[in-house]
Amino acid sequence: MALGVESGLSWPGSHGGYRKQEGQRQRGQGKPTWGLPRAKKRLLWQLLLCAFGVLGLYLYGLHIVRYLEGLVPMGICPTDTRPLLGDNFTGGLRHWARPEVLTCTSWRAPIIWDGIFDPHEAEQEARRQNLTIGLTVFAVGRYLEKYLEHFLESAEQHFMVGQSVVYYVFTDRPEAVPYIALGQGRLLRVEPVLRESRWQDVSMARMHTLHEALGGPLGQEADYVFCLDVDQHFTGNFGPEALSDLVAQLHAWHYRWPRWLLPYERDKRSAAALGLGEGDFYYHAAVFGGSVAALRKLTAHCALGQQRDRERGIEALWHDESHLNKFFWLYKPTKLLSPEFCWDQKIGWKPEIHCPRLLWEPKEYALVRN
Ligand SMILES: CC(=O)N[C@H]1[C@@H](OP(=O)(O)OP(=O)(O)OC[C@H]2O[C@@H](n3ccc(=O)[nH]c3=O)[C@H](O)[C@@H]2O)O[C@H](CO)[C@H](O)[C@@H]1O
Ligand SMILES: [Mn+2]
Repeated sequence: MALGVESGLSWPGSHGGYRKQEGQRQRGQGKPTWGLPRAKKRLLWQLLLCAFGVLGLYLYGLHIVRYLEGLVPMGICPTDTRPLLGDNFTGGLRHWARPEVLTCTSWRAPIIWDGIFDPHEAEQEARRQNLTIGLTVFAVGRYLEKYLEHFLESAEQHFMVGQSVVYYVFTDRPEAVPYIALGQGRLLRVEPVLRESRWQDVSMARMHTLHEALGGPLGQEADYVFCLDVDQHFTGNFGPEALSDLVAQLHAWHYRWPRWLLPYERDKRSAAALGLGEGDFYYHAAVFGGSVAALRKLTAHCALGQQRDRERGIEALWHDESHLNKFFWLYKPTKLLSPEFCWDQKIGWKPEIHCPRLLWEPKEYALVRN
């Protein structure tokens, strides 16, 4: 800061700026009868425009801002668009099929949008590899009654249909898990957990619990695992096109925001801290996935970061999500899911959201959180 002030004072151009202002003032003084009304008129116009702006924002609220946000470009793919790390589920991707959005990252990982992949090719490839795909979900406290049944029923309709799937439901009340009729080749396992007293701790404790589980029978049974929030439900096909070594979800509210505005943890004391020039995208902790080995690393990193913060008496802004974002900055995901894979209807209609696969449930924190 001190350097900025100093350099600002000694900046040679600044003197020129002052001289110009003085000159303008002198010109104004020379013609008092013309200058004053013109300045008043300008002020009147500015006030009117401001009033219209405020009225517009008041009447149409965030919609205007969100509409304008759609005009912010997402960036362009590097010239060499061959996806990184030989993505073996989607085969060749048709990056050009969605010219209005970003379909790959600067490190050449694909961003999966509707229309750039062939779902049948991905399904066949997953079946050929005889994969078992895990889906972990936590339903602790009132989240169980409120969300779990709809989440699981919709997963039966849309999540990895035709594949071997194991649901792992982590809960403090195993006896209250609803009965769901499961399709062929699909299993549900209930994993008991202790209930943390603060909802923030329930959310963050997932990292440690998942780390342990991935090192145990779950990690032996599943090849790839998706870790999801329970307060959402499937509405479209969420298939093997989403599989990769390390998968991150673009956050529906932030995918067009400039990097410096993203809600990363900025407190340097936190293990999750990212500086102003750091971070690629803002990822949503409600969906992440990957191979068992990659997820062991991710969960270890986040659990350790959370523990360090706790020891220092601090908590990251968005809890586990802040630590997840730090991890994905340090270790780049090999595949990104577009916001179509986890969409919030509250945002309103967006031309680029063709087929939402998961929808957020309305937030009813007063009902489910302590
Ligand atoms: C977009 C966003 O803001 N995301 C963050 C926000 O999500 P959310 O506001 O979506 O958090 P949330 O209430 O869904 O909690 C995360 C998940 O933890 C589980 N759960 C949580 C509490 C509880 O009492 N019982 C229970 O089962 C459940 O699976 C839930 O879906 O806040 C969370 C907690 O800070 C995480 O930081 C999320 O990343
Ligand atoms: Mn959630």
